Amino acid sequence: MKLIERVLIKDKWFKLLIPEEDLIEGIERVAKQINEDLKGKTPLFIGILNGAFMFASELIGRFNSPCEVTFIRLKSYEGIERGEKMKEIQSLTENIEDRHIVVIEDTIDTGHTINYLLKLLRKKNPASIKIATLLFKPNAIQFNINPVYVVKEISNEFVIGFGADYDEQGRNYRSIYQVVNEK
Ligand SMILES: O=P(O)(O)OC[C@H]1O[C@H](OP(=O)(O)OP(=O)(O)O)[C@H](O)[C@@H]1O
Ligand code: HPA
Repeated sequence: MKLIERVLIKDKWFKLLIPEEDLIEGIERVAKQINEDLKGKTPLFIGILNGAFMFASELIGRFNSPCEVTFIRLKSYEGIERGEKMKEIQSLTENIEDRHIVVIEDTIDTGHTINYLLKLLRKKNPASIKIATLLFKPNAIQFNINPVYVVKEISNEFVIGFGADYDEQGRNYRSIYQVVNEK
């Protein structure tokens, strides 16, 4: 199938950065690690909506033992800018005490979202928390947080695709596209 090379979302062009094939290869690698690490532990996967919906589906669908799945919905970005306030649009209702948790993110950028969730989860005494992210921007993160399961590290450019959006659009593309900064 021919790859889409460029995408126009509202006022911005985005160019192909990571083709779907490379993402799937990375997801298979991470899924293998998670299968080895969490076999027999009945983990609870917690996807962070909206961005993580596609990665969560691809990753959890490759887990080969019993597990549970839930979602929390957090939002702080408007367009390409992070707002000061974290909005918890949909909260967790599960009791996570003594559970093995895998948090699923589409992108760890400044780390504010994952930091907010980690603080919330730690108060509830889980047995363990591991982080799986499709994309990780190591030069943008502002917290001492190390995701153990990373599909791809990228530079600080704003991206869309595979769940990640610009102003709510672009989540549907199965490859990752980076913004083209045109003067
Ligand atoms: O590391 P950070 O700087 O916090 O950025 C990462 C977060 O930003 C995006 O969510 P957003 O707030 O845009 O909500 P969305 O998932 O609904 O797109 C993305 O899905 C991550 O959850
Ligand atoms: O690069 C990004 N793309 C989409 N959403 C985001 N939220 C933080 N960084 C990003």
